Amino acid sequence: MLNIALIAHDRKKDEMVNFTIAYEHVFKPHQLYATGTTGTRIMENTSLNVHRFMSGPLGGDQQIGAMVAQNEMDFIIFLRDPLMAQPHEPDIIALLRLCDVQGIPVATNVATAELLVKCLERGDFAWRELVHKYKPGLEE
Ligand SMILES: O=C(CO)COP(=O)(O)O
Repeated sequence: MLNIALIAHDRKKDEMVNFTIAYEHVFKPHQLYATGTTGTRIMENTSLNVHRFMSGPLGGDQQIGAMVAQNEMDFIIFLRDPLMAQPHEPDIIALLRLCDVQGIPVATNVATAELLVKCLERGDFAWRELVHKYKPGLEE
């Protein structure tokens, strides 16, 4: 079981919902996390159980970032809106930066998301189970 975060900006939420409907069977065995509104939309439209953090503008990206910082998140699908400024842009940048710090795969559009989910389905991320099992010290 992997920890997967699903995040979508408002104009990308329908795309995220359709994506999770299409790949519900792949996501089902995993522990899902989401920012508030994205999580609600997914749960309204699928049978998936999603742990919801705060809404993005209220700190949800940062809460997911905290898990990334501790190497607890295995991958992220973050459907960003490239055509609209977000009030919490610094939080978004911070989350993406932490993914690069830890080397966590993060898909920011649905085409890449699809590739990641195919990898998930194929078991390519199974090694992450070992990261959870033998979590090394987090110091530097
Ligand atoms: O703003 C977001 C991510 O930056 C998403 O937040 P919501 O899922 O609460 O809309």
